[in-house]
Amino acid sequence: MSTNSNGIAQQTKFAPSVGLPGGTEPTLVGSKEVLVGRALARLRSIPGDLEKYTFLASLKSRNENIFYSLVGSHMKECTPLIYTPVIGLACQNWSLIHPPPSTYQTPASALYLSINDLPNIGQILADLKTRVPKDEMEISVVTDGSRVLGLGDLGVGGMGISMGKLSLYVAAGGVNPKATLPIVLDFGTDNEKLLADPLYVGLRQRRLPDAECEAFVDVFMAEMHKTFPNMIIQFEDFHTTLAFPLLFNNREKYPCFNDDIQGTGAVVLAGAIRAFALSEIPLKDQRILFFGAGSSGVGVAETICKYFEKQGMTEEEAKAKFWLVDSRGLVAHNRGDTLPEHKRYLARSESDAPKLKTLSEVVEHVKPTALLGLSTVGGTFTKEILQYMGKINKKPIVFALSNPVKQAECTFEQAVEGTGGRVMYASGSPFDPVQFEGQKYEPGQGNNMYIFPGLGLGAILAKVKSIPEDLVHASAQALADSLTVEEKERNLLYPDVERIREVSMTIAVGVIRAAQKLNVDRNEELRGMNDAQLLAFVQNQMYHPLLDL
Ligand SMILES: O=C([O-])CC(=O)C(=O)O
Ligand SMILES: [Mg+2]
Repeated sequence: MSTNSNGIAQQTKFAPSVGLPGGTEPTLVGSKEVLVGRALARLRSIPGDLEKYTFLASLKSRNENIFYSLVGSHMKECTPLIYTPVIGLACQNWSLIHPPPSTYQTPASALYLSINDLPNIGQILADLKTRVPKDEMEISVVTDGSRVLGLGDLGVGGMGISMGKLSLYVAAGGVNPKATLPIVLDFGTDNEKLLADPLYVGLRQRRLPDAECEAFVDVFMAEMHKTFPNMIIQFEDFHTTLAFPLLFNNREKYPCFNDDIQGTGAVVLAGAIRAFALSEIPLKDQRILFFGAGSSGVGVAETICKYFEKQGMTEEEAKAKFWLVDSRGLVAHNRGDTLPEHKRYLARSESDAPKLKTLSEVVEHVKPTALLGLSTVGGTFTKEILQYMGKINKKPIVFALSNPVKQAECTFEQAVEGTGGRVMYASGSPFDPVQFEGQKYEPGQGNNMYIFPGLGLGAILAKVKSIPEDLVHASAQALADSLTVEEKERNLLYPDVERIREVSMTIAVGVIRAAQKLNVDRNEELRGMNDAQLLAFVQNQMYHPLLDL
């Protein structure tokens, strides 16, 4: 096989992997470019989003190299189909599309563990280890589906989000697909529709209390670590009251992180670092209002707060820049209810706090420079609120981060119109550019997909023992620093999605260096490398589908 100038292998006729020549395949199957082009043409001919998703899932199982070549070369077009927002639709319809074709061929490509499996987890994992194609699994995304995106409890439908995130680990982070394992922990569901649905593929019983889920995860994590000692575990889409304890119980014992608390925290911090600079308002004068005080809202607020401390503020000075709003109004110590643990750190103590019950009231009271939505309630940044942000700020920062699209607190178009085109905007789900008064505006996508592939890749390559907060901060800083001159000239908050592999590489280097500083790396060979050597090493380790076609 020859290679072209891009190092991409050339081949005029693709040798079918199954069947005998002359019988089972047409004569001109084609070069890899043709194979990818054919899949793209087919994808574009399919009208419905869910059908596009199932087509891509079946392509992934039939030939993962074509799938990842297609996704890698058409990131902007494919990411919304294999990940947010269409993945939300897939999770909602999981019982009908399960098992997606990808679970047929490789026996260990997904793992469902139910509460009834508790006594046998060790044995189940040991069996699985004998069936995995790579000696060692490197990364797993684990969910219980109790809060999938902003869609609520979808039970074992959460498998879609675990698979979607892992597809991005491969496409955007260059992790070997054979070393990835999506896992759903089936703790039951409190979704009435699923409980009543005879076609539901999970346990049709109410969710276990949090304490029992925590005890299950204690056993699960210990057995996972015994079976796959280097495996990185990403906790995903657990509801808030479980997400925080799972992170705190496990983060010092195992290499793990919570994507909604930390991945979202890091991606929003990176966009906010850019937006603060563009706003021309010094950090000490920023006033940041969060609408939504669940795992993502609090995770993001605390991540930015710690960043302010790193920039020289005292803890008290940093905390004073933040206000949180939940469904009962301003989160404050004196508002007359018992605040859950995760809301206390940034709760306010001003005396008129109990009177501030609605978002509009708090916005008028705080006069924020930045308004960030992680509420899962679509449309809550009303025209009036957006106009007010435009009135009090030269360059208002508005991030509508809830997913998928309908859950976004406002659309990009509404934000541009409400602020007369002066907004610095990011959303969790993708929005198209907008034309306003003859000018084109481009939105930022502040989705944790910019962080987790690079964070996970760095953690895998350094073989970390744990993932301290500094590694997450390093990933945010590397992302903020990764914009090209041309992207900065376009006033973008995040790099172009098509460059995500390159960005993940840079993030991985930042994460490896942070791990070395804290002595949590077990791959000490990387310590002697200079930055250029380390970057080359990371690049070399990355899976490249076209080379394997
Ligand atoms: O999955 C996404 O697109 C981002 C995320 O973690 C969430 O919304 O829970
Ligand atoms: Mg999530």
